Amino acid sequence: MTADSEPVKTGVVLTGMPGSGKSTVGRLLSEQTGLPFLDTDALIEAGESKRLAEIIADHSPEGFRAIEAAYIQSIQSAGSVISTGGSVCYSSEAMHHLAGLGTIVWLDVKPDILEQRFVDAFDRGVLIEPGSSLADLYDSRYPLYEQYAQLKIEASPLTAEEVVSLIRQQLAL
Ligand SMILES: Nc1ncnc2c1ncn2[C@@H]1O[C@H](COP(=O)(O)OP(=O)(O)O)[C@@H](O)[C@H]1O
Ligand SMILES: O=C(O)C1=C[C@@H](OP(=O)(O)O)[C@@H](O)[C@H](O)C1
Ligand SMILES: [Mg+2]
Repeated sequence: MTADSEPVKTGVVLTGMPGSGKSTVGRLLSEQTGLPFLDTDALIEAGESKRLAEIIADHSPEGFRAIEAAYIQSIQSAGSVISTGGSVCYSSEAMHHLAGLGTIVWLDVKPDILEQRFVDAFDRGVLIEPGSSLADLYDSRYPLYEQYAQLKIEASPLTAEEVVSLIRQQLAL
């Protein structure tokens, strides 16, 4: 950093649909770069001493969104790899906070691939309306992920290792 330039942002914030690989890619990226790793789902589960599905059942989807946004806004670790939960895109405050902690990288994975990675989205605690498909959820969230992304990775055909390599190449990490 020089006196007349912005500080270099080394943090990476992974966003995208549930099953897009944020936790897997984040862990690998952290191992390869040495940047600390934080998974916001794990942060919430540890803070609430409950599994995500239980928190959602106890508080309703809207309640979970508010809890998630509050935990995310409490994070102060700039310069880390942060894997977010897929529903963080609903909170503009949380997304703006994350943008201050690192480059927001959107792992875009198409619904047909996501479906192959899920046994049951409801079991995983994904905030999806009963009767809706992952494709519906993808369409409704697409503009939100797009709005906040500073880098979009077309991750559908890629292995987790290939996604990590692309991110490292694009961000010079
Ligand atoms: N690029 C990939 N290709 C194939 N499977 C993947 C890839 N990335 C993640 N997975 C698998 O998909 C599932 C969901 O990955 P996960 O990292 O938990 O996603 P997210 O944190 O975005 O919900 C896991 O079983 C993981 O092993
Ligand atoms: O997209 C969602 O509605 C959710 C995704 C989950 O995280 P992953 O994206 O890591 O699966 C978790 O935050 C919560 O169960 C809600
Ligand atoms: Mg995850």
